[in-house]
Amino acid sequence: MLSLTKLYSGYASTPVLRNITLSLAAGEIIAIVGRNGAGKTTLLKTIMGLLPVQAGKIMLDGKDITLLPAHQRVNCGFGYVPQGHQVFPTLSVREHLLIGQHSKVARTRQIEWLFDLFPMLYEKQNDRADQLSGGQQQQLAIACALISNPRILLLDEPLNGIQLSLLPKLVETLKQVNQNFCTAIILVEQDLDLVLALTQQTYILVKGELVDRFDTKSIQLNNTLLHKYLSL
Ligand SMILES: Nc1ncnc2c1ncn2[C@@H]1O[C@H](COP(=O)(O)OP(=O)(O)OP(=O)(O)O)[C@@H](O)[C@H]1O
Repeated sequence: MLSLTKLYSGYASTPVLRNITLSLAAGEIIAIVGRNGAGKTTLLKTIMGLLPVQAGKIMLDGKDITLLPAHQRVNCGFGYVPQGHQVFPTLSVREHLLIGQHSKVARTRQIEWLFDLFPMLYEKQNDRADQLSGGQQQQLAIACALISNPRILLLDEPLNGIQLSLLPKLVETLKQVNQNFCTAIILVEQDLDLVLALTQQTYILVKGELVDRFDTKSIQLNNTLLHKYLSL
């Protein structure tokens, strides 16, 4: 479904990603792991069209989308949850979801569907986002990405700054979305518990290059690997 071929990307003065080749099938869930500064966020931003590709290709369903701007990628089925549970502080929960629902994206979901998936958002639908806890804001950010009914969900460290007790709920919700709608997920995460609970394949990013790929189940027992690439 999605393939990156020999991709180079980065910032004006800082090349970051080098020679990235990766493919993702419909409904597949993969993790990208690596130390701080390895380029994980840069990779998600490049896939989302928020950073220009310097060389290489991004294909979706056989169509070249390398130059497609970010807002059109949403229409193609990408949903993006950036790092740091980014929400609009003064808007209510319901207003967040209404903005997504009234966007020009063709495949928007009903807000009630999201309330079923995240009952907390139903209870707090009239609260302002800045009245929510970090974990609740993160659930709102994920719900906002899901409202466009994405085929590929890009998640940047969703556990960062939230209580670990939320992990089982987050895993259950994401698995439900994956199984019911065949939504593929690319997860960038430093927390190995989430990687192990959710993903099938794990790619290792080192200094902007993908150096290896493993069945996620196999990495738990591989102390050498964890120590070498993840400082664990
Ligand atoms: N806006 C920017 N301008 C220039 N360089 C940047 C910018 N943002 C990030 N970088 C650099 O790009 C490199 C990769 O950063 P990136 O945020 O993609 O890494 P990461 O693996 O996501 O790290 P972390 O786990 O800390 O979030 C780093 O060297 C970083 O300093």
